[in-house]
Amino acid sequence: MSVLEDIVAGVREDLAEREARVSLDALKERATAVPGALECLGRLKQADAVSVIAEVKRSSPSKGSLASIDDPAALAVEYETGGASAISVLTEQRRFNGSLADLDAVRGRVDVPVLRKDFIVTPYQVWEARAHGADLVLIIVAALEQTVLESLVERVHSLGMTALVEAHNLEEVRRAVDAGARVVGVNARNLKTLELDRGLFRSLAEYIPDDVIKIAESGIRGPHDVMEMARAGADGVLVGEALVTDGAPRASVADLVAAGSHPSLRSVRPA
Ligand SMILES: O=P(O)(O)OC[C@@H](O)[C@@H](O)c1c[nH]c2ccccc12
Repeated sequence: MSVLEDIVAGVREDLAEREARVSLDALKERATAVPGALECLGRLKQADAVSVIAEVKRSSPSKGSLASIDDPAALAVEYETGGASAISVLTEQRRFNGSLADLDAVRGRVDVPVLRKDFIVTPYQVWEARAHGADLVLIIVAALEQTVLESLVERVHSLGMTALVEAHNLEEVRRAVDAGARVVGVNARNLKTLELDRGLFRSLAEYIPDDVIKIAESGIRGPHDVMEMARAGADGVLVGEALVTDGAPRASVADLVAAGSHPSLRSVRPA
């Protein structure tokens, strides 16, 4: 079994437990606040800057515990103050030590769009994201068959949210685009083996259509990497570990934002 299959099996078990506890109708009743999909896209693609999606990440399968985050909302506020365009919150429990409670806490304290980061395999989870105030939902191509992928992306969009559709190779990029993705993330980490390939975004970016927003995910260590992704065509970057482990999240986000709007990048980013 690949790491991804193992994670998804656990997610399905936890999901069955939540489905038994909270009905779909109850979720639908909770889904009140209307997310702003258009505003969300505008924040992720800016003319003169790389958008930074900063992640609340406690643990990872590759590194184990990364940081003890007592107050995820306070961390998210630091990110927002530092200039993050959106906040990503891991809600997967077993490997990433996340929760919907973390999502609620963050949603309650920031104004920028919030991404639910999990292994989404059923529409119920999309409704959960909506009920818990997410604007963006991660959808991982490698975890889904094409028909399911298409229906989940469609569901995210029809509920007024935006799908960040994650790919790790050319075939998955094509599947993401075919499924109607408006935002594609290239994950440098292979979720089946946990190997990291820092050059992956550069090799796949040209296959993502111009009108699709491009996000470079995973393994971004600092300003230098942000500039490199920008030169390779990234509209945004998604950063977790580097921000939760360095002790100065606000300043670190600000440094990434500054790097992404560096004047030397003007020529590579057509308006
Ligand atoms: O901590 P990093 O290397 O900065 O990576 C963040 C993010 O890209 C990573 O958490 C991630 C990307 N895709 C995922 C899918 C599931 C869980 C986690 C992820």
